[in-house]
Amino acid sequence: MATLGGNCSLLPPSSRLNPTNQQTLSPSSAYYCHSTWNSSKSTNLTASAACFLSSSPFQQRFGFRIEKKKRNDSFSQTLAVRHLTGSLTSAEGLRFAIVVARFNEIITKPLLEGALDTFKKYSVKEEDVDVVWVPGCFEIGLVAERLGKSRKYQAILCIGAVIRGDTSHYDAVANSAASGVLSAGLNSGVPCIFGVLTCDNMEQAINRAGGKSGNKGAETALTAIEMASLFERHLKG
Ligand SMILES: Nc1c(NC[C@H](O)[C@H](O)[C@H](O)CO)[nH]c(=O)[nH]c1=O
Ligand SMILES: CC(=O)[C@@H](O)COP(=O)(O)O
Repeated sequence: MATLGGNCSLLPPSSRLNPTNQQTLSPSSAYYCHSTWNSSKSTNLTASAACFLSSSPFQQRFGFRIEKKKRNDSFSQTLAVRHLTGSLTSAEGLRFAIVVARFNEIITKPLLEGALDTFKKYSVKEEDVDVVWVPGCFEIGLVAERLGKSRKYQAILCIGAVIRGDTSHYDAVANSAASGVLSAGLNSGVPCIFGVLTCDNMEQAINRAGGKSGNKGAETALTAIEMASLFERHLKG
């Protein structure tokens, strides 16, 4: 919910709505104000106060008309809120490192190929990608952190596969991999993306490495592009 009131930048200083005129706005529909005096830009307002705002005395007083337009997103954007997002369509020029575990290579190789194919589709150049092999998932975090701190890459993808055996070893490796990748991102300030499968059996892993559940390596690459772009566009330190 948003309130249209004293901060409405469309209104000239002399005609700001006073507090008693403020309307509580619902996120269900959008209204476009066409100002005749302020700018040629249309501004998206979220409002249910249609009757009040679009009545002709309002138009005469404030000099703009309001058109109702059904919105199809699930939440409202207000005049005051900026939405910062990464883009998938401007990946050219971004640099990525991929840390990939050799353990369960029959799974990690197709995950890596999925990631590389996706980079190609999204215009990331081959010379902007470095692949670093490590023995197993346990080693990924350390290497990812070093690569992040090198400042050479906009994001680091971490690829591996932990597959449950008979003992609790699985839990130790899977948890270490997850916390290692998380720490690498937090400590380096560079997005480190978690592309490690944690599966109960080989069948689950095959399904996620290009089988019937898709290729999680490809998904990891998309996440990496979005995060790299988000940081480049909006969160540069
Ligand atoms: N069991 C799995 C491992 N184990 C190896 C460790 O990751 C590590 O290389 C070793 O303990 C030496 O430090 N690695 C995987 O990637 N996947 C597994 O299922
Ligand atoms: C987690 C593993 O994949 C594995 O190498 C350990 O298997 P196990 O628990 O049977 O020793």
